[in-house]
Amino acid sequence: MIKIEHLTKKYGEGDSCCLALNDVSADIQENTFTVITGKSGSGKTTLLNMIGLIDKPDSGSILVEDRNILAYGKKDCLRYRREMIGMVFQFFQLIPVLTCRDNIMIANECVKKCKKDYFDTLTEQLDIKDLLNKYPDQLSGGQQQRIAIARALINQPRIILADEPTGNLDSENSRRVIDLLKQTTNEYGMTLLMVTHDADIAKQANHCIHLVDGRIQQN
Ligand SMILES: Nc1ncnc2c1ncn2[C@@H]1O[C@H](COP(=O)(O)OP(=O)(O)OP(=O)(O)O)[C@@H](O)[C@H]1O
Repeated sequence: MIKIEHLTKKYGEGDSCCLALNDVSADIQENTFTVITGKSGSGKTTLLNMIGLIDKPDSGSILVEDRNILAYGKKDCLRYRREMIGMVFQFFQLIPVLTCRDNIMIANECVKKCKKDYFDTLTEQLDIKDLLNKYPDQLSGGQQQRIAIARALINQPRIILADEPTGNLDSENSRRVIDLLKQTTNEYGMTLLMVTHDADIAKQANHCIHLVDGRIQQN
């Protein structure tokens, strides 16, 4: 589903030059759970951001369903981000002045694909029905992350990119968030790609991409 070939990304020039990704190639199958692991600074977020078209590599290619996403113009790029990708972040990134319902539905504004049944089922599965009229600052971290997961899943994207989604949660909430991410993405046939430092989470994945100084370390 996602084929990454010889991806290289350099930040800065001269003495301050940093090779964040160095000839990274990987194949990620549809409807699987893959973790990206590695020490701080090894290139995990950079790789995730390339797949989300948040940043572009210097060389290499990324094929998603056989299409070279790096060749997309502005319009295709926007459509890809809106319809193919859902993102979950460590610090939730909810909009403080919107209710939780609006935080979820704003992601659906341009797509308008969400049916009421799906919204009801998803909010039930994530156990957030009673939180929808509240504002993010009225919720715990675990509750905010469950709202953020609903926002990521609302357009039924094919790929969920999660960057340390439990990095700001206690162990009980971490377990719950991971269980829900695995369960919902599996049920809806989505491909889950997650950056994590947590070895227990990494063990639950189908595949692991382990980065050392921007290179994949083969097991
Ligand atoms: N926008 C940027 N400008 C300059 N250097 C950057 C930029 N983004 C990342 N880097 C550098 O690229 C390398 C990889 O960064 P990246 O954030 O991908 O690592 P990471 O494995 O996700 O780290 P962490 O676990 O700490 O989040 C680091 O050395 C970082 O300093």
